[in-house]
Amino acid sequence: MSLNLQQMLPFRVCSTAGSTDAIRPFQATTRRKNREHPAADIIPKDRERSTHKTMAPILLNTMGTGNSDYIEQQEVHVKNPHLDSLEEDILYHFDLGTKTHNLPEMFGDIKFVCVGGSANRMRSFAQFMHQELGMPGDRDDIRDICAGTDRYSMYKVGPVLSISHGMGVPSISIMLHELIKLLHHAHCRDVVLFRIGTSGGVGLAPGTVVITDKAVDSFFQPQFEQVVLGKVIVRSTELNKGLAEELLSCSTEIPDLPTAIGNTMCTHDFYEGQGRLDGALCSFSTEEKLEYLRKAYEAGVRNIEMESTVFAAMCHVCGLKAAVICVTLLNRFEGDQITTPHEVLVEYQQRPQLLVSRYIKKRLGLIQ
Ligand SMILES: O=P(O)(O)O[C@H]1O[C@H](CO)[C@@H](O)[C@H]1O
Ligand SMILES: O=c1cc[nH]c(=O)[nH]1
Repeated sequence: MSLNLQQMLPFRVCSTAGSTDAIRPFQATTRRKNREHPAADIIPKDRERSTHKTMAPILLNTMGTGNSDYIEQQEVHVKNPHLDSLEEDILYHFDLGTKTHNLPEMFGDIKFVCVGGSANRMRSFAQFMHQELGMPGDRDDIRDICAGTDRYSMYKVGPVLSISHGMGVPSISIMLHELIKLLHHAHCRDVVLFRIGTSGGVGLAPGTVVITDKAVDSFFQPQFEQVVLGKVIVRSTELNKGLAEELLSCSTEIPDLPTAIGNTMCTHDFYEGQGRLDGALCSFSTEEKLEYLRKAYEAGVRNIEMESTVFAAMCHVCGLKAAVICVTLLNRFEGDQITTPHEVLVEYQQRPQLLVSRYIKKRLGLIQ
């Protein structure tokens, strides 16, 4: 018998801003008073490109250095004083706005946001969550909230928002700016974000789910660099360790879900940027590729994808609890081309979804 979430939870599943008590933490957590984040979260870093590897990274933590500095019962912070003076905020790539839409009514009950590259995957995930949460109505009727634009797709299933972000840092970064403003305008509280994606494995069997410990750049540093007004600023890519451990614990309850925690390397390219020998361009040998992957492995890297650092950095600055969960499609020590049959890849892509779904259902008290 399917459960009717509307009857079970102290908030409306479709639109109304929800009670902040709707989410049940796994363990007793210390409730902290809301507090403003320090204003200075970034420090411009002038530097020469050629000195890149030798310069000490400047890491800027708005919320302290430890996992314990993440705050429960927290509103979503934007870090932009100019927003207050806007009469209307148009979320252009979502086709939403503060004057045209009642964002608190539409999104105020959101507690879990899941993002991933492909629009089809994120629709499938929304349909899966519709079934898993026992929502009323037909799962095929879930509509794309961003249908007015073809940049991103967005689906809402009760307290779960599922959004596509395209490929690479610029695409997810634009989406995250608008998503974080959306959550802020909607007065959402206690939101947890997940990136559920695919990746290349480093020394892991294909189909392994990697829960990211640290999101690192191509130099294996846990930082994200952004050029702003001609200067490089560096942000910490710290993720919530407690959340990663909770997810790992959930993974042990799901049969046939090989899972590891490790560092995830985020690159700006799928081919040369990830040391592939099969792009249109390649300037290195097989030995050089393998040497780089070996160094990555020694630095704790277990998978490679293209969005984790900016995702982690933006969530961290804005006080959002976040996790990255990507399945590996191949073992990069064994090759570059993705030769796995389509049906197997589809099943692999569902693995991070299964894990996050289990976490969400536990948090909602739908399962033990
Ligand atoms: O599977 P998703 O989440 O789209 O992400 C991964 O797949 C894309 C490359 O194929 C990159 O965007 C990479 O990060
Ligand atoms: O090798 C891979 C596979 C998926 N996504 C990536 O970014 N790299």
